[in-house]
Amino acid sequence: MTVSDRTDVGSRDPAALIRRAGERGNPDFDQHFLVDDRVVDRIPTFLPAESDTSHVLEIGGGPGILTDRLLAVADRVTVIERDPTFADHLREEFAAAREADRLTVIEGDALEVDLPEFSACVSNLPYSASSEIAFRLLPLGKPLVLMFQKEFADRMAAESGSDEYGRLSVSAQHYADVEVVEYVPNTAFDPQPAVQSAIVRLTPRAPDYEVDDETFFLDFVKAIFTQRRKTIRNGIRNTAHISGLDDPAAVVEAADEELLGRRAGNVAPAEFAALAAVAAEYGIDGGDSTANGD
Ligand SMILES: C[S@@+](CC[C@H](N)C(=O)[O-])C[C@H]1O[C@@H](n2cnc3c(N)ncnc32)[C@H](O)[C@@H]1O
Repeated sequence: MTVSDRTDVGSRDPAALIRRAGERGNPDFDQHFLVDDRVVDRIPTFLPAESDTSHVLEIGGGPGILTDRLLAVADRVTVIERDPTFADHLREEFAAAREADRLTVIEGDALEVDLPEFSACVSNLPYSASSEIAFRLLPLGKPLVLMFQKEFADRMAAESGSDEYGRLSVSAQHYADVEVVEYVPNTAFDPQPAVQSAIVRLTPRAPDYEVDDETFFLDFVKAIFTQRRKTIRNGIRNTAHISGLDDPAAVVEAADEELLGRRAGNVAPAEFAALAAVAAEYGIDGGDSTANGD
């Protein structure tokens, strides 16, 4: 790919794109379009250094302002867009890129369509589906730059001990290093959302702890955070029906005493992994535990 193949992308005007799309954003369908050029120009630069941009996925293309900037930095872009009017518009607006096999538009729901093999994902997500979309992408282990509601972004990136730290922080940080790289005011969008937004960089990494059963680990964390004001000891006892533990008393017996005395908000992801390993070993009938008579 040479630079000259990309000269028709990278500088489109957001307002002109919205006009050409022929449909205004509908907040009921999560359609808040970026209209601040400076913000749009920065978004692709937040990909981690050395990211592979051979095939960038965008979820929710809308009028295509971010698509335009992504086509300027990526070899190929695939956009998933649920609204047929915007899907048609994207195909027309970027016809040259489609003809050059640099753009694919998939019309459909990002929670349902098969995802292509992609090397990185950059998106201004539809807010009502942003959590589900993020947790569909995170296990795939690719670099992600995603726009979320500010509060959601802060909770994702929160460190143990902070007020925002919770199940969302542990689950996201299990898959990636999570950084809020920029807060975006609602004036950057048309129509303006009621809330502020934030751009989050998620850099995949293998966790520095072992998790044998990821589903159980995530369920265990979810269960314990339903009792975040209780000690871990009481949380394990009170949430066995949620985490699926048959013998919570055996878990409390076997787990680290100091961790049992803490509250969920002060337990780091690696410490949750250690607790979940004990819970799986001692608390589940038919698990690995010799204590349970295996
Ligand atoms: C916040 S707008 C972002 C539009 C554009 N990328 C921008 O930044 O201006 C979200 C877009 O996602 C689309 N969308 C909403 N729910 C979707 C879903 N479940 N799957 C795919 N696209 C969706 C909307 O139609 C809308 O175009």
